[in-house]
Amino acid sequence: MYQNMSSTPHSTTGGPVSSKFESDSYSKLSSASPTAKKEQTYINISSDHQQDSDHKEKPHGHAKSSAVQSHDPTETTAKPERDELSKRETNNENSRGERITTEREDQGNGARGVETVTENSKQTSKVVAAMTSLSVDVADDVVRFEEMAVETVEVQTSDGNKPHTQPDGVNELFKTGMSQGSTEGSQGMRSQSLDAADVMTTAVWGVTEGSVMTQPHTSLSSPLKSDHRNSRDNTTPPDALSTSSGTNSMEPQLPDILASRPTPASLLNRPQGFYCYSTASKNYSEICSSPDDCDCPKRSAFIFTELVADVGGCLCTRKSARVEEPAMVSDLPLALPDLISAHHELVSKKKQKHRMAQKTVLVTGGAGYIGSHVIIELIQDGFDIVVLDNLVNASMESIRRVEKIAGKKIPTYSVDLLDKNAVDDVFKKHKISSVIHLAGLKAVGESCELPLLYYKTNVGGTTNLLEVMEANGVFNIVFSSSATVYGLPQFLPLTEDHPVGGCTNPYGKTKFMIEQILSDLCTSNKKWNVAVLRYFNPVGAHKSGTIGEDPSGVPNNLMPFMGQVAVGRRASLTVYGSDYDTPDGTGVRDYIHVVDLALGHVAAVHKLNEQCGLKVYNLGTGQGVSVLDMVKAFEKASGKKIPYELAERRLGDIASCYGDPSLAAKELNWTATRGLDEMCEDLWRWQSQNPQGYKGAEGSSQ
Ligand SMILES: O=c1ccn([C@@H]2O[C@H](COP(=O)(O)OP(=O)(O)O[C@H]3O[C@H](CO)[C@@H](O)[C@H](O)[C@H]3O)[C@@H](O)[C@H]2O)c(=O)[nH]1
Repeated sequence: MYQNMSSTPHSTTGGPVSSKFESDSYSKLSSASPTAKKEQTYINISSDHQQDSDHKEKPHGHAKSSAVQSHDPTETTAKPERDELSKRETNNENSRGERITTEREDQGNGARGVETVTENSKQTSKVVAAMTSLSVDVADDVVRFEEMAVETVEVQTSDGNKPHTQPDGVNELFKTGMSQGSTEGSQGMRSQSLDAADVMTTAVWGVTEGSVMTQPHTSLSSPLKSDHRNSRDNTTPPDALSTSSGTNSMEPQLPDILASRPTPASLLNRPQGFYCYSTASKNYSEICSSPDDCDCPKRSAFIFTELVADVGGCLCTRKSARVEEPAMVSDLPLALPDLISAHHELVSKKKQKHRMAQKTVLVTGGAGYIGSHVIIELIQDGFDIVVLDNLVNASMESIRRVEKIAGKKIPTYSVDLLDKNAVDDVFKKHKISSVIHLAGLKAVGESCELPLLYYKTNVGGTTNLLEVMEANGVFNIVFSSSATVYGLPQFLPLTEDHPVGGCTNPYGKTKFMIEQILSDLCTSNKKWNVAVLRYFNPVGAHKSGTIGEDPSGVPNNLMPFMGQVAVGRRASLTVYGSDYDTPDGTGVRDYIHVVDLALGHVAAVHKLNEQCGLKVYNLGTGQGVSVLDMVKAFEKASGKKIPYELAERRLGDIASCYGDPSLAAKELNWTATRGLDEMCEDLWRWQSQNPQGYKGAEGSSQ
């Protein structure tokens, strides 16, 4: 998981959901009588945008129901009355870019009816579903769909432009969903969402025969919301479900809801949980509501649920262009177990395919300091990794240790980016979805002495990589840039829109040039998604103390140098400059824990998958810290005295450099959380356990 993963769910209309259940709505819901004015929400889901023209013809309104929270920024106006129906609609797109039109229908006579929405398209079919009401309560880190009742009622297809009713026996699909309580859980659920309608759904409550149920404006909240997280183990007495005693009288109870539909009474004697009703078996089966990692037998039923959710009601998409495999909709209704087994393999295959397609990240420079930490976090987030590294400034030992931490083998290729064919071979061997490009030379002083080497290696290597990516249809890249592109700060903290390019050394210029190349690439071809990450000063090491920074030769940077002083490899630290315009006269920088930095890469990869185009983010803490502050913090963490001498300023150094990381916080949901003490403690663990870096390790390639 990366930091601060948002648990914000999405509504059926694709917009953000309201975070508080409105008490007004609640009382309206609970007081709804069978003859009260009822409201339904119709959702049309199409698989392409061809229906745009159809939708445009319809008037869009601005009235919003208090009971139905559409969560759509587009409010609605009343549509002209048609009989006693008043219809309103909203337009939106779900996460797949599918057009969703939501229509609400007030039925003054209280009668239920399913209206066939007559709009149609030539190529696609639609699932027309009726939704009674949806409300979401985000409290105590629990996200709940208080009610999401979807009745799938009608299918329209393109063949002959005739609306088709769905197969007999499946006139109703009644779903209710809740997302798991924890942030992590909700993310898990989101990946199993009702993505046709962009809603998290964890349960199918019933697939029943006969007439469409008449239960708008009621909530399933009471029996379900008490503790969804423990639902599988929950042995709440049946009476908690079957009576309203002891619960908020404002809240409609499950029995009230079920009483109005052909629901087996047996459900009322079951523990809290999620159940799916099969018309064939005439029974409810409990289904697993856990996210991906669950292996329980009920899990397969859960997969069935996902499948239903996945296609917005596959049960009614027999003729849909979106259904590729006819097996998905064969001969319904089936007994639930049959349905499960029929779909199980298909779903697994689809998932596997999806994983393969989305989840393999190539990390160039993966054996280096930052790369090794990035790989661990990517693996922990579920990605598969391929490493490409020329091992000039890195060690295979770091990969071996990463494999140990991650508990899996990492395909690693000792390949130079200047060897284009070899790079291409790697792309041919693996189905790469995204690239994190960290490889390059990075010594400022060396770059002044050997500028051509830097331009060839960094710029030439990158253009090779980009060409190979393009040739292999890979258009997602995270690029490791640097705050050095800002040059001399014109203001602090540095924001991403600070002028760039005033670099004083070839190393910095290569970073700037590559940013320009990537920007031009995004302009030339919209398929490219690029996240440029401008690092501030990465320090620290992995908690295990087994991987960390291991510079070759004399360290250029402050913290590895200090680490080597602490273990006795160097006599004392030279502090470059004590007359800067800073609180203590020494240089001020924005030090960021390398694990936080690594997590920023994970967040960036996720961003690419949103088809983000070109994005640029500062990765820092936003805090300026002086050299002497760092000395003190490291002495505290290591318990070692760090002898130092004050010296002249280092050529090319600036007084202060720290960034504003708020854009990454906002758009990536990423924030650095590890403080100075942790940076120093982790660095010390690594340095003290590995005084000679990887070189001291048995079996090291160095
Ligand atoms: O032995 C040393 C090394 C450094 N410093 C001082 O420590 C601070 C940090 O220096 P250093 O760790 O070398 O980092 P930076 O010079 O800030 O450069 C880093 O941060 C830049 C982005 O801001 C990147 O572009 C560079 O690649 C990266 O090395 C500066 O004030 C230095 O003058 C010392 O006093 N003694």
